[in-house]
Parts: sequence; C-alpha cells; structure tokens
Amino acid sequence: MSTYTIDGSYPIGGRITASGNKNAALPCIAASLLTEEEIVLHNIPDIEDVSVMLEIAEKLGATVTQEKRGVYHIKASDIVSSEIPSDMAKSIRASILFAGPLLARTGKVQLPPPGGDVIGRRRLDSHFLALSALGGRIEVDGMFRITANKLVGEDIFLDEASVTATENAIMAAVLADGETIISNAASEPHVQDLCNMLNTMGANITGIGSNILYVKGVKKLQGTNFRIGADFMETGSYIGLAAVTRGDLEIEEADPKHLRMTRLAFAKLGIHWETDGSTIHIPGGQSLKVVPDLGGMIPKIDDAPWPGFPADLTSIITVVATQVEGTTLIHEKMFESRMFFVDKLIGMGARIILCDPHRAVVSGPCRLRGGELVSPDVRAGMAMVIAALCAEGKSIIHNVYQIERGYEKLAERLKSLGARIERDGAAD
Ligand SMILES: CC(=O)N[C@H]1[C@@H](OP(=O)(O)OP(=O)(O)OC[C@H]2O[C@@H](n3ccc(=O)[nH]c3=O)[C@H](O)[C@@H]2O)O[C@H](CO)[C@@H](O)[C@@H]1O
Ligand SMILES: C=C(OP(=O)(O)O)C(=O)O
Repeated sequence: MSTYTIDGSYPIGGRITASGNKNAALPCIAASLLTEEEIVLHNIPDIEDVSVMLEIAEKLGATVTQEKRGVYHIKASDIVSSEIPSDMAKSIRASILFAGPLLARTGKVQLPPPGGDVIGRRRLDSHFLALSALGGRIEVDGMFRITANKLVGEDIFLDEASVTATENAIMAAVLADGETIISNAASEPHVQDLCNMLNTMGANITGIGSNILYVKGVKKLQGTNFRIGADFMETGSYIGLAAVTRGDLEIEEADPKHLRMTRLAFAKLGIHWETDGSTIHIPGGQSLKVVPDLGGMIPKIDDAPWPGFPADLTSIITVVATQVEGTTLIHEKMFESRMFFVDKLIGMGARIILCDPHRAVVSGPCRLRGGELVSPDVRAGMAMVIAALCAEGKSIIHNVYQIERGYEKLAERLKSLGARIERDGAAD
C-alpha cells in the first residue's frame, strides 16, 4: 500500500488547474457503450476510478485510446460480453453504471455488488426500482443478473434522489420504446453532464437540472465529442486546504456556479473567495472565525441532495472547522458511517464530539499534531491530508489508493503549491 509522508505547518498556495469531475467522467464512460460510434471525452481526470472504468469498458468490447492528457476516444462497435469482471467491479462504486447501458444495448447484464467508499450501506434498491420499471427482470444470488426482452418507457418515481440510480435510469430510458418520466431524480452537475452528453448523441432529454426528467426514447444514438465539467469536490477540497494553511491560491478552469451552497457553508467558517470567470481566488490569511447563526447560536453545516451541500465535502469541511475559532455542528444526513474517521482527527488533537454516527460538534481552533493514519475512503483520506498539512510535525498516511481514486496527481500538485509531501518516501 502506498503512503504519503507529510511535514505540516507550511502555507499551501499558488496556482492550479481544476481537474475534470470524477463523478461525471464515470457515467459518461459508461454511456459510451450506448452507441457503436466513436465517443471523444474531454477533461477526463487521471484518477484510479477512471482507469478501472475504462478497463471494464475494454473488457466489454470497447476500444479505448488516449489522445492526450484528459482526452479519450471510446468506440464500442460490438459488445463482446455483458458480464462485468468481479474484481474490477468490486473496486469502484461506478461499475454499477454499466447496468443501464448494457441492458439498453444487449438486453442483459451480470455484475457483482459494486465497491466504492465504505461510508454507509450504499443501497442499490433505487437502481432496481428504475430498471425493473422499464422492463428489466432482476435475479439476485450474490451476483445481479438483469435481462430484458425490450425496455419500454415508464413513469418512474424514485424512492430517493439517488445519483447513480438516476444515471442508470436515464441510460436505460434513452433507447427504450416511448417516453420515460423520472421523478425525484438527482440533479447534481454530473447528472446534468450525462444528460447533456446523451443529448449531443441524439437523445431527447428535457428537465435537465431539475428533479423531474423527461426522456423520449430514440432508436439509435450517434457518436459525440463532449467535455465534462470541473470537479467541484476537488475544488472545495483545495479551497479548504488553502484556507486552513493560510495560503493564497488560484484555481483555474473551475466551475464557480457549482459552488454556491459550498460557498454559503464555508462562509459560516469565515472563509471567502473571489471569482473571475472560471478562476477562483482564495486570499491568504483569512480570519477563520465561525459566524454564528442569529442570536449567537451555533451554526450547522448539513449535506443534502443537490443543490444542497455536497455529501462528499462533509469530511473536508469537518477538518476545516477544527482550524476555525468557534463551535460548529456538522450533520452528515446522507451516509450512515462517513463520520467515524473523526476519531483519527481527535487522535491528532482535534476537539470533536461525535454525538452519533451522523453529527459531530467541532470546537476550534485546534493545534494538531502529526500522526500515523490510514485512509478509509476518498474524502476522509483527503481530510487526513489537510489535517497533516495543518499539523505540527510529520504525518504518515497509508492506503493512499483510497485518496487517489478521486484526486488527480495529488502529491505532485500539493508539492507544486509548497507542501512538504512525499509519496512512498520521507518528506524532506
Ligand atoms: C460514483 C458516484 O457518482 N458516487 C457518488 C454518488 O453515489 P451513489 O449514487 O451511490 O449515492 P446515492 O445518491 O445513491 O446516495 C447517497 C447516500 O444518500 C442517501 N440518500 C440519497 C438520496 C436521498 O434523497 N436521500 C438519502 O438519504 C442514500 O441512501 C445513500 O446513503 O452520489 C453520492 C451522493 O452525492 C456521492 O457521495 C458519491 O460520490
Ligand atoms: C463516495 C465517493 O465515491 P464513490 O461513490 O465512487 O465511492 C466520492 O467520490 O466521495
């Protein structure tokens, strides 16, 4: 297992370019299987989950070539298998996203329960609710086997606004007979990217960005050239990192419009930034004082489906709150076990009370001491990196695969911003 060795307490600042959105790249790769024609995807991040997703696509019959950094050509002229390789499927959550396209293209799919961040049960019921509504017959015996003679449009109401279930429903519906309505749909920017990509391929999707999608099935989809948006989870992570290390940071080619709720949340911690077009500037040396609610009450930061505060930034803002003067309630409403990682921050000196699996009260500022940590998931791992960069002394973080699943060239880019970090070696 690879490690990061970090020497903390140095300001992290300078200039970086935002990477492409992990959670847009993954469904768009899966959607490439919906046509025999060539798909060219731009702004694809160089992260572990993308590598696995492309490998699975190749096993299913697609040819994949990388034109240059961030640009991939995918052509699935023939689908040679409808079985997702178990070892690969279990290493990422997004392997489930091949279900919709394979069902639409071949009428069958076999896959094991997916992997991904272990931050809750990660139920799949909403996926099967949608796929069975469209005509899928589902057998579950350790593996999921789904078959369909024909997919027929349906009026679907999702039992929860699941991101990947919405994406699977969309990808199955675009080639179904007739119109599908998907109510209580997720509307995250990555769901919007998927819909926009499919429409450039000849799909007919309206309601994009809302929680009711209308999909008129078409006979065939064409190839396309599509650029995915910036990763607002990555951008939010770097904003927090710069703020708590007092660095002055510019993030170019970001998507500020996707950070409106994130901006409100960081503002509760006294953290602000300026925008100029697609560039975000986080000024150095911010006050870092909690802004109380009306009447001096303790503010809360709580996640929710889009346009709510993104669940994947909850771990990040928790560690940021440890460096801010005042008390904050962090309420992770969507995942049952994301917050258990705070015991590692407490071990570094953070003043956090984990009231229950969902709620943490954070009292800052805390002087953190370097420690030896193991990344349990992508975002907790990044939170540990931020903690280590704030801490006095040296930290070692193990299992960095569970960070690099979602963060592109992290050690290299942090080093370019002044961090004392070595991957698999000793920080100088
Ligand atoms: C590959 C990918 O895209 N992964 C993302 C996707 O995972 P994924 O699609 O698996 O997550 P879901 O949106 O299905 O659900 C996330 C969690 O929130 C709960 N839930 C969801 C909707 C709702 O209205 N109420 C509710 O409680 C679910 O039960 C689950 O515990 O979306 C999550 C939520 O943005 C992100 O953390 C993941 O990074
Ligand atoms: C939860 C995440 O990813 P996944 O759903 O792929 O595990 C994440 O990106 O924070």
